Amino acid sequence: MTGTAAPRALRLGTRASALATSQSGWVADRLRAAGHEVELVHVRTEGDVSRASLTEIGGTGVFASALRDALRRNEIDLAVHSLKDLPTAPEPGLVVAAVPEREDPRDVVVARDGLTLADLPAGAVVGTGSPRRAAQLAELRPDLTVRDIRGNVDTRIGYVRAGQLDAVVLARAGLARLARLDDATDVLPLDAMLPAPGQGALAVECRDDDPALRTALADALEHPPTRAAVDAERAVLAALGAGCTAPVAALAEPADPPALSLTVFVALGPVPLRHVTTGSDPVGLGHSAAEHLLSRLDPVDTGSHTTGA
Ligand SMILES: NCc1[nH]cc(CCC(=O)O)c1CC(=O)O
Repeated sequence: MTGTAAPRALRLGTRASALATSQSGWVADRLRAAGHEVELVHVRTEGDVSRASLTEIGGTGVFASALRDALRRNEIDLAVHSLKDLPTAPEPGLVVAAVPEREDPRDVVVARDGLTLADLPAGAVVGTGSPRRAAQLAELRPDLTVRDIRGNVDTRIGYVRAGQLDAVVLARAGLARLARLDDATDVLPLDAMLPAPGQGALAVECRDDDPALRTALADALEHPPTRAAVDAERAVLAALGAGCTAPVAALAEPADPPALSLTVFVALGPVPLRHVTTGSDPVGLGHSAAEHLLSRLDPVDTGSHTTGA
């Protein structure tokens, strides 16, 4: 048993939803291709069990917490999260060992009769549980009615198929992972519908006291440009003190290397705000964008932001 490590199957904890299974299966395949043995372990989370609205359950972390508990209890070795559902606060004892290459981060519309967003008639009812999507829809099409909905991708598309809603807005990445891109009737451009911080990206988490596994996961899965982008986007959320259910959108894209261009949308005050900045330190970029927006949001609290333009 000395020299080469005995083959040990990595226990990959996953929620049972179709999206989670697909994401976990993709990561498992990548790890197997890199020579690892992987076993999928199903874990139930409150986010899957409850039908209450995300805002009611408390939002942040409902999908992640059961997987994190299983990691800490050493029932699993790694977990795959949708990065946009992962709270920004560091989790003691755990580490995001790898951020794989992100999918197309845009949102799509799934509408009846193949309609685009622009083609929906005035008064059409569009379902989304996301305050971020609702705020941007209100800007794009103030004549539409937005209805708060919950449920997995299948459930939400089902409301359209059943005629209960005219359309729903979903992440393109989710449809791609479910091989259901054909259901999208419109892909929303980034300047119309900015995605959630981390949208389209995954986080592969493990215990921080397992250096061999951390290295193995990074070697097989890490995509540094995606890590830099999501670090910047999540730094915005963290600095705003906001979570995954906040009306905050952020997307970092490559600019002149090694710089990133960070676009942020916030609907936290009476008027939605947008801000674009460029820089090469991802976290610093996110923090400065958040500071700038906070100074515009709360002109009374001028403490350290008196020069905001
Ligand atoms: N909030 C639910 C959620 N979390 C992750 C995805 C899939 C897309 C992604 O990973 O960003 C979705 C579905 C959606 O927003 O349509």
